[in-house]
Amino acid sequence: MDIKIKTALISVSDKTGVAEFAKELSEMGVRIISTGGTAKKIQQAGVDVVSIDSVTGFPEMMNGRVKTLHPIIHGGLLGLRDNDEHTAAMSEHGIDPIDLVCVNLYPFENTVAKEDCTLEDAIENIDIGGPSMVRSASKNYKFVTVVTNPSDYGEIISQMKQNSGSTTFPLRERLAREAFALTAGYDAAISKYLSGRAEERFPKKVSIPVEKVKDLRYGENPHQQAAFYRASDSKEVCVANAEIIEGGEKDISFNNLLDANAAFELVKEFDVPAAVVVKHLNPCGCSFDEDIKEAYRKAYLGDVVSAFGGIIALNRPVDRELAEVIMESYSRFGKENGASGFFAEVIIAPYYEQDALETIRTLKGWGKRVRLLKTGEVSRENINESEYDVRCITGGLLLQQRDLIGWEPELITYPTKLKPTDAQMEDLKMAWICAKHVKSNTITLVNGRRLVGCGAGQMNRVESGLIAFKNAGTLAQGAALGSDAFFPFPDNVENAAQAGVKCIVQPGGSKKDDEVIAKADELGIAMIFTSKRHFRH
Ligand SMILES: NC(=O)c1ncn([C@@H]2O[C@H](COP(=O)(O)O)[C@@H](O)[C@H]2O)c1NC=O
Repeated sequence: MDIKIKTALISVSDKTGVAEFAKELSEMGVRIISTGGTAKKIQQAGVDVVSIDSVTGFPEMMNGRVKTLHPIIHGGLLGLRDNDEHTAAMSEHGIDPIDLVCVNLYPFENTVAKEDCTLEDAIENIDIGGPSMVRSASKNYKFVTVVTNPSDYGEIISQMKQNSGSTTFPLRERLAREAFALTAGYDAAISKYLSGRAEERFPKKVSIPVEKVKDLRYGENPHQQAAFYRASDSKEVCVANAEIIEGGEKDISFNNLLDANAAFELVKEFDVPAAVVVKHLNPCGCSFDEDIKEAYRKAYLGDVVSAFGGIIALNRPVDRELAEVIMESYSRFGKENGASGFFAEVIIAPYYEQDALETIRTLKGWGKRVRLLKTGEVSRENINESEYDVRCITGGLLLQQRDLIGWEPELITYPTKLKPTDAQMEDLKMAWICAKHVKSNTITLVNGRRLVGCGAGQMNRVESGLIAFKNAGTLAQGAALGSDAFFPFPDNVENAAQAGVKCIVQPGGSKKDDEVIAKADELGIAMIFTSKRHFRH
């Protein structure tokens, strides 16, 4: 059913485009009621406005806490136009129908995101009258149009123009659906803020406010539908907040985003220039160096076979020279090292110089297919420590704190007779950081600031070790080994020594630590304990 808009109530915090919207409505003969600041803005554009207090007969009061909360307003929104009892009540109490409500809410999320936000600021920015009107109008969308987003103004005006000043049922239904999602998200943000203040990490009911970024072509597999959402309050430099500056011929996929996240979270751990190549959530290459091009080259050479179709993450900007090295790795020196050509799914970096973009785009074959994500400068600021790490089980969710612990020198102990050299410590640190980002059971091997072997996701640690040694080949000689959890038996130490490993980092804490340490001493291996483990299930 089409409903002609005769009266509109406009009350917005974000006043973008509101004067123009009101003007268009007014030119179509719509009577406009409005609250303090909004009325002023609309009047300044030369549009006639009826003030809210002249409609309710009450002044706006208590610093705006009470202005639209009145039966004259809510009756006008909620009254069913096709119900005799409702229309009789409306005429008995002098309630005029309100056909359109345009509201956006006090900026609660932006307010609490500010560092100097006090509890008082937060509380004052909890909008009550706005969501009440939005909910009243949305409940009655059979008759009432609710507008909560300035991006909808244009569509509403053009529909009214084409439709003798009326809106259609499907449009009103869509707007009401979005309006209820808005108020639900708004309350979720308030609840999250208050739980955070009370340091109540796991409240009885949890709503996580997220916003849709885009629909995805499909999920993990083509028969699964999927979409990408971002946490509304996240300011972190991360994949979810990255700009997709090049979508590739096929849009970025569900698996691309997962892999890009895995790659970027690892590269973020390094302050020095670093590069990571990820396949199926695990790094197949990782390296750091004073020069980002060298870091990239060594990361790529970590496993040229797996790098095909991989995700490349860099913690420094991509200039033309780096773009050329990336291109070359997958053509010339890739082939020299056994790769069969190149295709990278995604490159993710702080930003790209213009000529780097041209270099990438002009490359025949994959240049057009790669998706480029721009994150902005990598920094540890804005890391959201209270954000949940969410995992799904059928019918439920598991929430935990994020694993934000990295290399903690003050907790490290040195139980073996041999102690690592400074150069070995550098590789041990990298082996440990890489192990944190690999699916358990994990064994990583690092040699000369480069990940040379990685055993991921095996059901026993010995098998992970054997895979890592095989990956590394002769580069296992002199390598540093990282294990995400303790060695239950000395067998991994024996295998490591046989492969030529010279130093090991692991959490320690096994019942058989004594035997493991004795084996390392016997085989001339320097081993350190971190005291923390990094399972990644
Ligand atoms: N208290 C009320 O009755 C009330 N009615 C509308 N508001 C909000 O006041 C804001 C607009 O205020 P103004 O027009 O004065 O700039 C909007 O965000 C709207 O959601 C209210 N404010 C908060 O609850």
